[in-house]
Amino acid sequence: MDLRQQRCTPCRGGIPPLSMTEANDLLASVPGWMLEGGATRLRRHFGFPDFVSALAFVNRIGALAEEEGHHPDLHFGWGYVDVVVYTHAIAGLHVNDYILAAKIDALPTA
Ligand SMILES: C[C@H](O)[C@H](O)[C@H]1CNC2=NC(N)=NC(=O)C2=N1
Repeated sequence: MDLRQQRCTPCRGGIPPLSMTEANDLLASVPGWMLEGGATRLRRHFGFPDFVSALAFVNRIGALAEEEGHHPDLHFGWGYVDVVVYTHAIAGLHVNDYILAAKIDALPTA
Protein backbone atom coordinates (compact mmCIF):
# COMPACT_ATOMS: atom_id res chain seq x y z
CA MET A 1 0.00 0.00 0.00
CA ASP A 2 1.16 3.55 -0.72
CA LEU A 3 3.05 4.94 2.27
CA ARG A 4 0.81 7.99 2.35
CA GLN A 5 -2.18 5.81 3.16
CA GLN A 6 -0.41 4.22 6.11
CA ARG A 7 -0.25 5.51 9.68
CA CYS A 8 2.75 5.58 11.98
CA THR A 9 2.59 2.99 14.75
CA PRO A 10 3.88 3.70 18.28
CA CYS A 11 7.45 2.52 18.61
CA ARG A 12 8.95 2.17 22.07
CA GLY A 13 12.11 0.41 20.99
CA GLY A 14 13.10 -3.20 21.45
CA ILE A 15 13.18 -3.94 17.73
CA PRO A 16 16.13 -3.68 15.38
CA PRO A 17 16.30 -0.77 12.94
CA LEU A 18 15.91 -1.46 9.23
CA SER A 19 18.99 -2.98 7.60
CA MET A 20 20.90 -0.98 5.02
CA THR A 21 19.34 -3.15 2.31
CA GLU A 22 15.81 -2.61 3.61
CA ALA A 23 16.48 1.13 4.02
CA ASN A 24 17.75 1.36 0.46
CA ASP A 25 14.83 -0.63 -0.96
CA LEU A 26 12.33 1.70 0.72
CA LEU A 27 14.17 4.80 -0.52
CA ALA A 28 12.55 4.37 -3.94
CA SER A 29 9.19 5.20 -2.34
CA VAL A 30 10.41 8.58 -1.08
CA PRO A 31 12.26 10.12 -4.04
CA GLY A 32 14.04 13.33 -3.05
CA TRP A 33 15.15 11.95 0.31
CA MET A 34 18.62 10.62 0.97
CA LEU A 35 20.00 8.17 3.49
CA GLU A 36 22.76 9.23 5.83
CA GLY A 37 24.44 8.10 9.01
CA GLY A 38 25.04 4.61 7.69
CA ALA A 39 21.39 4.32 6.62
CA THR A 40 20.16 5.31 10.07
CA ARG A 41 18.66 8.63 8.95
CA LEU A 42 16.48 10.05 6.14
CA ARG A 43 17.23 13.62 5.15
CA ARG A 44 15.69 16.11 2.72
CA HIS A 45 16.39 19.79 2.02
CA PHE A 46 13.50 22.11 1.08
CA GLY A 47 14.14 25.60 -0.38
CA PHE A 48 11.91 28.64 0.17
CA PRO A 49 11.87 32.27 -1.04
CA ASP A 50 12.05 33.72 2.46
CA PHE A 51 11.85 33.02 6.19
CA VAL A 52 8.11 33.22 6.71
CA SER A 53 7.36 30.51 4.11
CA ALA A 54 10.02 28.25 5.65
CA LEU A 55 8.48 28.78 9.08
CA ALA A 56 4.98 28.06 7.73
CA PHE A 57 6.25 24.76 6.31
CA VAL A 58 7.88 23.91 9.66
CA ASN A 59 4.53 24.46 11.35
CA ARG A 60 2.73 22.24 8.81
CA ILE A 61 5.29 19.50 9.47
CA GLY A 62 4.76 19.98 13.20
CA ALA A 63 1.01 19.48 12.91
CA LEU A 64 1.53 16.35 10.79
CA ALA A 65 4.06 14.95 13.27
CA GLU A 66 1.67 15.44 16.17
CA GLU A 67 -1.08 13.74 14.18
CA GLU A 68 1.17 10.77 13.38
CA GLY A 69 2.83 10.63 16.81
CA HIS A 70 6.18 10.49 15.02
CA HIS A 71 8.48 13.49 14.86
CA PRO A 72 11.27 14.76 12.63
CA ASP A 73 14.29 16.80 13.57
CA LEU A 74 14.06 20.19 11.89
CA HIS A 75 16.73 22.79 11.16
CA PHE A 76 15.49 25.86 9.33
CA GLY A 77 16.19 29.52 8.57
CA TRP A 78 15.78 32.15 5.89
CA GLY A 79 15.05 30.22 2.65
CA TYR A 80 15.41 26.61 3.81
CA VAL A 81 14.11 23.75 5.92
CA ASP A 82 16.30 20.70 6.49
CA VAL A 83 14.35 17.67 7.67
CA VAL A 84 15.96 14.63 9.28
CA VAL A 85 13.76 11.66 10.12
CA TYR A 86 14.67 8.60 12.17
CA THR A 87 13.18 6.62 15.03
CA HIS A 88 14.89 7.79 18.21
CA ALA A 89 13.69 4.74 20.20
CA ILE A 90 15.74 2.40 18.01
CA ALA A 91 18.42 4.91 16.93
CA GLY A 92 17.74 4.02 13.32
CA LEU A 93 15.11 3.71 10.61
CA HIS A 94 11.65 2.16 10.86
CA VAL A 95 8.87 2.13 8.27
CA ASN A 96 7.33 4.95 10.34
CA ASP A 97 10.11 7.20 9.12
CA TYR A 98 9.24 6.52 5.48
CA ILE A 99 5.54 7.08 6.14
CA LEU A 100 6.34 10.44 7.74
CA ALA A 101 8.70 11.37 4.88
CA ALA A 102 6.06 10.52 2.26
CA LYS A 103 3.45 12.58 4.12
CA ILE A 104 5.87 15.52 4.46
CA ASP A 105 6.33 15.41 0.67
CA ALA A 106 2.55 15.74 0.27
CA LEU A 107 2.41 18.95 2.35
CA PRO A 108 1.95 22.26 0.53
CA THR A 109 5.16 24.30 0.45
CA ALA A 110 3.48 27.62 -0.32
C1 LIG B 1 5.06 6.16 21.85
C2 LIG B 1 5.53 7.02 20.71
O1 LIG B 1 5.68 6.19 19.57
C3 LIG B 1 6.88 7.65 21.03
O2 LIG B 1 6.88 8.47 22.13
C4 LIG B 1 7.36 8.39 19.80
C5 LIG B 1 7.09 9.86 19.70
N1 LIG B 1 7.72 10.37 18.48
C6 LIG B 1 8.86 9.80 18.00
N2 LIG B 1 9.50 10.31 16.95
C7 LIG B 1 10.66 9.78 16.50
N3 LIG B 1 11.28 10.30 15.43
N4 LIG B 1 11.21 8.74 17.12
C8 LIG B 1 10.66 8.13 18.18
O3 LIG B 1 11.22 7.15 18.72
C9 LIG B 1 9.40 8.65 18.65
N5 LIG B 1 8.73 8.06 19.64
